[in-house]
Amino acid sequence: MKPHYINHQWVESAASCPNINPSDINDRIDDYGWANRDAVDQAVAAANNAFPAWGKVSIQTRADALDQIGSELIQRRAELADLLAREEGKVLAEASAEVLRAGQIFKFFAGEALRMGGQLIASVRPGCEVEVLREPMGVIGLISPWNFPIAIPAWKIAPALAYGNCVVFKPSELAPGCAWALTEIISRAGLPAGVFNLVMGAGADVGQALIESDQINAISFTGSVATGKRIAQAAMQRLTKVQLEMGGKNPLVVLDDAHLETAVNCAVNGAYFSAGQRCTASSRLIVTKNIYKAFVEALINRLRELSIGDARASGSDIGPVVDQQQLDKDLRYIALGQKEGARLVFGGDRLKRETDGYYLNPALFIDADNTMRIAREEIFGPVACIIPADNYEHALEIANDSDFGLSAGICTTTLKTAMHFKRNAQAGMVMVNLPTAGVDYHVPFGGTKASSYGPREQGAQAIEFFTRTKTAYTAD
Ligand SMILES: NC(=O)C1=CN([C@@H]2O[C@H](COP(=O)(O)OP(=O)(O)OC[C@H]3O[C@@H](n4cnc5c(N)ncnc54)[C@H](OP(=O)(O)O)[C@@H]3O)[C@@H](O)[C@H]2O)C=CC1
Ligand SMILES: O=C(O)CCC(=O)C(=O)O
Repeated sequence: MKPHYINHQWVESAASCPNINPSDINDRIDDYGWANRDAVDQAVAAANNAFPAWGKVSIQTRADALDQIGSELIQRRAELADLLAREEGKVLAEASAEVLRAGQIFKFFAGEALRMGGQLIASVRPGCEVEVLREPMGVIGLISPWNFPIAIPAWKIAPALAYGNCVVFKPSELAPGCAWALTEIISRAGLPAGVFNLVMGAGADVGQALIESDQINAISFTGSVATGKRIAQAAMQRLTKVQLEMGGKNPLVVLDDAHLETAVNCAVNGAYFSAGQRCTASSRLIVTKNIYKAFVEALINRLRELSIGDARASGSDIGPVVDQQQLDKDLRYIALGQKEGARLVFGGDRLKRETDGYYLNPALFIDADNTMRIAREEIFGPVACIIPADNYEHALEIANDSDFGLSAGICTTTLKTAMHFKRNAQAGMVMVNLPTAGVDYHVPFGGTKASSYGPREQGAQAIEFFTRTKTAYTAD
């Protein structure tokens, strides 16, 4: 059994949970510790004890540790990508890109640790000066989902440590393998005992204990809106700082003047790669009249060419969905879309492969309406719908008519329209002639409306969540 990591010790728990390969449910990767609330309390206490010293340690020490972690991730990219593909179902090329991204994130925040600064501001009072200083928050609870099992932990852990915080990390129960491997690397990076702790187990138990702890100063969460709201409520009770990254129902607008091949590439990548299990996935394809027929035909032709299979097999473009629950949810929405009157023109059926896995043929609906539930609710699977639009203005109106606002894309060859879309799309991230999913690691990530809450993640702006300011006044 793979143990928890608390106060620089590997700690076994009485219970454990199997980690199953979604490409082959007879392949049990390993058993991972399944903690109770006591383990969470121990981890939080260890982090609190470690904080006074870690918060004041030399920035060079923090930068060196993060750089070392980043280097090892990159050096072990192939091995870790194989584990990622095996436990989560992402195909090897995507898994490898994700591990690289995790390594690059640690290296980026190694640099940011050295650049941490404040401001010196003239006072309105003569003979007085004002400094705005940055201080770490203290102990941070990090709760991550399964769909980016190494990159999301990386973009929460790296800035937390860079800015002098201690961490208690709870990964998703569906993908503890990458979290454990990352922890093993962190455990050898020279951090003092208690600075970083891993506690695995159920969200309802371990996650709930973290959000109910009075000793946690901030919580960073990525996952569903329902859990995000629950975390926000618990955080408000204790006045704990909170950062939530939640769902999306991201539009890709395809205009009459779009380059057809670019538009089809953006749609296939954005809607179906990673089996659609990305919060940035383009689940709504909003297409104007004159390109509609050609786009539908070209997209169906591309879908026919895709190979759906074992995530670790060479040649697979798309792997399985993550588990039975997600598969059932996808199938329910596919049935619902048909009932609602959208036309299913491709896929949507379970696929049989040599191994017993959660394989689903990518589903494409056409002639959908933005009021349908398949166009409004996050499905989180390889399911997309095409919504017809009269013209650009109509397409923009449909794109913005959503409870979510994470990422929005447009395919057009007109600069003026692209500029207008960038300014008027109600989303935290806007893509022109690019898929809505797949972002850079060194710039802010996050959205508007129900997609995000609190300060942005990633990039230099991550400092806003992981530090607080102190204003110091000094007279001559
Ligand atoms: N926006 C995004 O990036 C993501 C969105 N989702 C959406 O969420 C749906 C379900 O995925 P799922 O992973 O179950 O998402 P959840 O929101 O349930 O889980 C995300 C994380 O929160 C934990 N958690 C669950 N309940 C609690 C709680 N009461 N207190 C504290 N932490 C908790 C989970 O633990 P555990 O895994 O042990 O339950 C996991 O670590 C998907 O179908 C998709 O729609 C999912 C992943 C990412
Ligand atoms: O699209 C990406 O690169 C990131 C997506 C993501 O963070 C998510 O799905 O949780």
